[in-house]
Amino acid sequence: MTWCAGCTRTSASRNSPNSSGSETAVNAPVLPVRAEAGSTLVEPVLAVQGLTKAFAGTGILRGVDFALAPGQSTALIGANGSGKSTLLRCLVRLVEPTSGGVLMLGQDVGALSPRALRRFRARVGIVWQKHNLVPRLSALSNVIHGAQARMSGPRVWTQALAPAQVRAEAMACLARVGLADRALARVDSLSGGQSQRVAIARMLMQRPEFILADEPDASLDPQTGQEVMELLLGLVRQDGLSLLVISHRLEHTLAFSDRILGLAQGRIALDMPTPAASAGELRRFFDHEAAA
Ligand SMILES: Nc1ncnc2c1ncn2[C@@H]1O[C@H](COP(=O)(O)OP(=O)(O)OP(=O)(O)O)[C@@H](O)[C@H]1O
Repeated sequence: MTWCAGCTRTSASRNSPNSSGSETAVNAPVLPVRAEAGSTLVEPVLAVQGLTKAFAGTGILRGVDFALAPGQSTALIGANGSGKSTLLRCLVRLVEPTSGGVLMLGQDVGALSPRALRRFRARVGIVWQKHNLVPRLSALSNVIHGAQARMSGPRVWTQALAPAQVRAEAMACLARVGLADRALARVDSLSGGQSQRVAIARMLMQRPEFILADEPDASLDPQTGQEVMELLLGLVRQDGLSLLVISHRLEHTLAFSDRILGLAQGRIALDMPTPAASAGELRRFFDHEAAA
């Protein structure tokens, strides 16, 4: 994908599906992409164009187009099975798209070599519903592991073996999520909310420039889920990062985003600034799509 004049338009250089749905190398039309911060068009931090993904011939994503302005929190909503997680994974090629283009942080993600892709992924912090921490290691050791994403070569640091500077940075990340006093606690002794905070601290160790979050509040009780979302958005705001977050909780979608994208039938079917959205409207979107 290449940028066009003014950085408000993109043209796809990767394969795009033709009208019969098969993939051929074509020059896709130059589409305007919306990346608005307030009323100003800016260079998107993420631009997705004509993204498709099929599993065993079944189309899940059927031409997803959107662009995000930097420094914003965007919620991605949709019915169960609508393809939200698949879309998130396609953005960093944890799932390979079938066709279409992704431009993120100035990189044409589809064109990256395996090595360049690894380096690129280090710039993108991902928070999952399941935190995937090493349970028998301390919170500090788990956070230290986050530094490995941005360093080359194999490293199996623990809190005892990591260089002092890395340990200090990990402690600072734990302090930012409010867990400095639990640094030496084994992760399997922590609550679900504390574990998610450790996972966020580990992600901060990557020094991410963009954050993807796939239902970070889903396994937590309502109060803890809210606290985790508050924490995540606070960090994003403090660091001026961009966030794309999936949440099934409508109250979180409304409270913790600047913009809402709704996925339905494999496309973006809803796109509105959060202040213009209401719980009733979002509920109707969910109900309609769940019934479709
Ligand atoms: N690796 C895979 N192989 C085959 N089918 C898959 C694969 N991953 C996802 N799917 C299917 O793709 C569809 C979309 O799944 P996805 O997890 O992206 O949806 P979702 O909107 O995130 O759902 P939920 O809200 O329930 O988490 C589902 O029908 C799912 O079964």
